[in-house]
Amino acid sequence: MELPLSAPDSGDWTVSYKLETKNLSYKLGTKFDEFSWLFRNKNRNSRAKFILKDVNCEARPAEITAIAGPSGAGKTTLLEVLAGKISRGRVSGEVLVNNQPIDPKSFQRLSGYVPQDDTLFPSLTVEETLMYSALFRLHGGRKEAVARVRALMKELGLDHVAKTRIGGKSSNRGISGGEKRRVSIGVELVHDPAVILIDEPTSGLDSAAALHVVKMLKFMAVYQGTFSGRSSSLPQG
Ligand SMILES: Nc1ncnc2c1ncn2[C@@H]1O[C@H](COP(=O)(O)OP(=O)(O)OP(=O)(O)O)[C@@H](O)[C@H]1O
Repeated sequence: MELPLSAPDSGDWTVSYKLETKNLSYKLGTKFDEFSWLFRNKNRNSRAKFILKDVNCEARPAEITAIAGPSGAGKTTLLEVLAGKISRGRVSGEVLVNNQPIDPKSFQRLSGYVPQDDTLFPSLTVEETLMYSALFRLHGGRKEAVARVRALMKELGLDHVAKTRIGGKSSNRGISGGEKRRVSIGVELVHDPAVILIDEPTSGLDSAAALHVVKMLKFMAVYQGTFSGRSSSLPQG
């Protein structure tokens, strides 16, 4: 079923989006399960593993919703299901947007998903990285992309590293881990998504940088209506 979209490439601020799951389960099968039809004795015990079992959750507009839990609890998997990154084959239960079954393609157009690990090109500068995303996702040409990237770099506090390369890990060092995290978020914010799903938005950041990112997300949620589904691990021990 199609979502009630009136703006195909960006979130429509006149529509609020409520995201929820009902009895969502994700079961990983084994090779045995895949080929069980070959075996005569079909009652042999399956070793299928539930990564998510009967998850009910709700994320309302203009709010930040956090998914918290210990490492390995399934937070990333839940975000991946919500973002439509996991095929529905092994997923049961419902994922609803405004009480309608989700259509992954439509939902991807109005949302952004920032994975746990930054996947950026080390040889591009911060500005080039955001421009690449802007030219790809916005359809107003170079002028619109330049204006959006300028605004975004200001919003994310990345002006001072605009011309710096992202860089790699060791000898090829570029911007800091916190700056990389903000660039990754920026790449997904370029088209002003109505919903943003972020895995570990503050991982690897010092407390000042983490506060900056959380304040920025809160500002977006409260004043722009974007809500963020974010996962974060609870401290262990
Ligand atoms: N495709 C897969 N194959 C095998 N195991 C998987 C797969 N996907 C997830 N898992 C397992 O499911 C569990 C939940 O993983 P997930 O990454 O969702 O947890 P998490 O709560 O995000 O953990 P962390 O906080 O450490 O990032 C883990 O034990 C993981 O190994």
